[in-house]
Amino acid sequence: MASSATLTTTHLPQLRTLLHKWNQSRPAPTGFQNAPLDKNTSKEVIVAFRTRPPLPEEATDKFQTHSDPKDASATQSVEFCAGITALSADPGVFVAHVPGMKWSGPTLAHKRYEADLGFGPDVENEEVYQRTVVAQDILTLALSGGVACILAYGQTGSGKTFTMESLEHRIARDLFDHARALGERLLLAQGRMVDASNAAGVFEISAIFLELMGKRASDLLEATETVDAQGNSLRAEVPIREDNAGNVQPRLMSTPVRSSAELETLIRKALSERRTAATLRNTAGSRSHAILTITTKNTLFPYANEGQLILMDLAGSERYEDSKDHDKQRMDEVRENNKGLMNLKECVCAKAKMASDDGFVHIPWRAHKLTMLLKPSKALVIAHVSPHIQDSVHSTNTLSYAAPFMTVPPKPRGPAPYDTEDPRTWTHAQTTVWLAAQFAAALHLCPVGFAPEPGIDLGVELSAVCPPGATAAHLGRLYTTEFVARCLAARTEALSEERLTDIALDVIGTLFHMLMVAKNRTRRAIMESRTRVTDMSLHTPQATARRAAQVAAARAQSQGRRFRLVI
Ligand SMILES: Nc1ncnc2c1ncn2[C@@H]1O[C@H](COP(=O)(O)OP(=O)(O)OP(=O)(O)O)[C@@H](O)[C@H]1O
Repeated sequence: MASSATLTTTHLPQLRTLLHKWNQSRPAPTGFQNAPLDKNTSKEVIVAFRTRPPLPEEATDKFQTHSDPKDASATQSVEFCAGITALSADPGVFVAHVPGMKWSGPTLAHKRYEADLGFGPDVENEEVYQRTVVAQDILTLALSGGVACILAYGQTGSGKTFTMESLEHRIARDLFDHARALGERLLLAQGRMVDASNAAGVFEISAIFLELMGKRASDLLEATETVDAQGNSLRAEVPIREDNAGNVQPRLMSTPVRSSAELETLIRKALSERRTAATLRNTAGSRSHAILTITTKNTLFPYANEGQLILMDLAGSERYEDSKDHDKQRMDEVRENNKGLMNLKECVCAKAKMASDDGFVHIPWRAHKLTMLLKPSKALVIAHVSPHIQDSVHSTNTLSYAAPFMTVPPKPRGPAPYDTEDPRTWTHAQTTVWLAAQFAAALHLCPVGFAPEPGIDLGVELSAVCPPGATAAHLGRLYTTEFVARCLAARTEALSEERLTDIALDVIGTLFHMLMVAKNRTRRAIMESRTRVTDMSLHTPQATARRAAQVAAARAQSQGRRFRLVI
């Protein structure tokens, strides 16, 4: 039976006419070239669409038709026909042109999808890097103890590796400059001498590069020449487990990298290993997920969390139906990959829902090894689609997979009533009073919980630590290092840097603890109210009738009579 791609190819002239009509009737594309760089760093999940230009001879090579069905060598070349129109860059709007068939002939539906960003076929890799990694300040986030993840998703051959490799090289180019600049600022804030060598040494950076094939992870930095009967490389399997503290780490030593050149060498080595492995498996495309994890540790604040930047080039998404011609092993792989991708979708959607609802939503990170590897604080999903009309059905799958990740802005709510135990309810003034009491108590200027005399020197300018408009909720979103650096920059003569660092650590630690307790309290209240609703629904007349019917059915069955249970 002819595939939908072949059917599309045979109706190209009619489809081209329908596409031409749509192109003439639609409004001109807006904002594609010069949309401003928006530093909207507050969103937790950013979604981008990208399509690539058609490659020379690609349409013929991929969708070749036979002019004479009996003669396989009698082929006809196929000219490119667009299946995707990139309408706008920011927000990203893509339209997929999906062919169909009616009794009257071929039809063309135009399905519109929206994301935060859109990258059309003419957009260069540098622009993708600037609008994603730079605009979202992802390097600073990873150097400040945060976790950021960039994921490339899409059909085989749609350009995922092209995008991810370019981002990896650019991150290798810029990460150490960023680390040096941030190191300098932190050293200055601590009143230390700054020179090129000590600023560069503030951050310890290391990397691992894993390949996840089905359920099996291996280290891409370990060279291999052979594969086993299943097509897996003969590298040692890297176990991925969760420790008692709930941290998921692959059991693998990270390779320390001290410069851009070293990180670049590591990336090139891993990428060439991945290509070799793909060739050994007899595939040009990637059937595995490639995961680069860069870890940063701040040596000035050894107690602070390590930062992570995770770059995932996901295996080509293949529809299970399209894999029916493959052998069993390949079909198992497709099934396993799809399971991982579905779980990833559930996790990212749950995360997006939690960010917009500010409520508690269970995120099923543990359900698959792919998702165990990332519990990011910020995720950037780049969905890739093929430019060809023959791939439109697949493109709509990709775009509709990624579009629900978009977070909606949090629902506007009235201010929550003031609660001394819940810092999320504090105004700017209440936060400042609490901060003053904390610093005063640490300096033994007044008993714990009491406000100090106005105008007293607390060793720090509180108006700079908590500027007008800022609240405890804002401070709670800072990383420990950021809060300490902010206090050090606002230091007065009354305190030394060391003493202020210790006090600042105590203060932010207390605030984090109070926030965590308050959130847990809310979460428990939500769970209890859900249980109450379920309990109450068990006692409705309908529920009682349903249970009576179930009992009657069970009795009837045990008496050997047939009985239909209507629920
Ligand atoms: N934006 C682009 N501009 C020019 N060429 C591109 C672009 N994106 C991808 N390509 C080219 O398209 C081809 C397929 O791209 P790539 O290998 O990145 O796809 P992929 O989605 O990673 O495929 P697979 O899942 O099979 O690995 C490559 O030859 C690549 O150089």
